[in-house]
Amino acid sequence: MAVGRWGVGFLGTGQMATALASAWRRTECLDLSRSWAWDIQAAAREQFAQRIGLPLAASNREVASRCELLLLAVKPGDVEAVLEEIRPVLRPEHLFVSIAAGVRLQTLQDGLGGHRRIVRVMPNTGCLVGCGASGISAAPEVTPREVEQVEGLFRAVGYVCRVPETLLDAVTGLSGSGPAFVALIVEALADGGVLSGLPRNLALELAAHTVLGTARLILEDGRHPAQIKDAVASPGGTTIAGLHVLEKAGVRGVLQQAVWMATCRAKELAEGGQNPSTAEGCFSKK
Ligand SMILES: NC(=O)C1=CN([C@@H]2O[C@H](COP(=O)(O)OP(=O)(O)OC[C@H]3O[C@@H](n4cnc5c(N)ncnc54)[C@H](O)[C@@H]3O)[C@@H](O)[C@H]2O)C=CC1
Ligand SMILES: O=C(O)[C@@H]1CCC=N1
Repeated sequence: MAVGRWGVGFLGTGQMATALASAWRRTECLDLSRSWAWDIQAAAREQFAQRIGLPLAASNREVASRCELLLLAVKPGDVEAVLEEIRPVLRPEHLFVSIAAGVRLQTLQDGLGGHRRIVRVMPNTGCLVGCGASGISAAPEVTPREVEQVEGLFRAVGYVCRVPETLLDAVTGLSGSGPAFVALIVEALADGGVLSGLPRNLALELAAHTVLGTARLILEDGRHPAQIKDAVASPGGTTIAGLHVLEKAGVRGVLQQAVWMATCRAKELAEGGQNPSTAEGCFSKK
């Protein structure tokens, strides 16, 4: 589907807004002449304006009065203040897109004085290079065509799936937080290469290309991860020796716990908990 060019109002211009705006600019989704931005931090908004090449408003309220599609990209704890600020200038035609982790449609609707044209999206940082993964969930008041348009905007920068809102915390725990988990794994694999005698830069390139190639085998060649594992591990060979160490250390369980813990944290944010509970407390909720 053609995405068209959008005038987007950026409420917050931190890392994620910058990743999305850069990618939309590159894919020509962003109408620079109709897009505006604001961030409470001068350095963040000036850097954004310079990098993306769009004008700065004087407040969130000005962004909202100038743009029809609003992208809320502040941390969950700052959402309430932004909603309060823009509420007086909100018009029925505004389409509000929030990427804030754990902030429910209901909370957004309440904060916007009953405005219901809201879409929640949980993207990830891969959007910056056109290889993001986003989960999307819209309020029933958003028309199917508008949901498709928002979906198109995120599809322009990667993979998109529609999910019921109840699953967005799990999307947050898996693909929203996932780039950090995968980055940690890549870094550790590269360390393993260095431990085994490879120069640092080469080890990092080999590790990153290995993750990329494995992802492409799964996504493009349709292979199940178990097939890839079994095909690589020859009897009595090198791979099974390494796999044995990973299985003994419980790496599968640890990764499952990491996703579960991140999902729990998204649920806590939804309940207004700004301080993380203990890991034990989180697991006992399951
Ligand atoms: N970083 C990531 O990989 C992802 C982040 N998210 C969500 O995106 C949102 C933004 O995250 P990041 O970009 O990482 O955070 P960030 O800290 O880089 O950016 C947030 C920006 O909001 C600004 N801000 C705070 N209060 C404001 C206000 N009242 N008005 C205008 N701007 C204000 C801050 O100055 C900051 O520049 C969060 O809600 C997060 O849950 C979602 C998916 C992935
Ligand atoms: O760590 C966070 O809170 C955000 C949400 C998803 C990725 N980063």
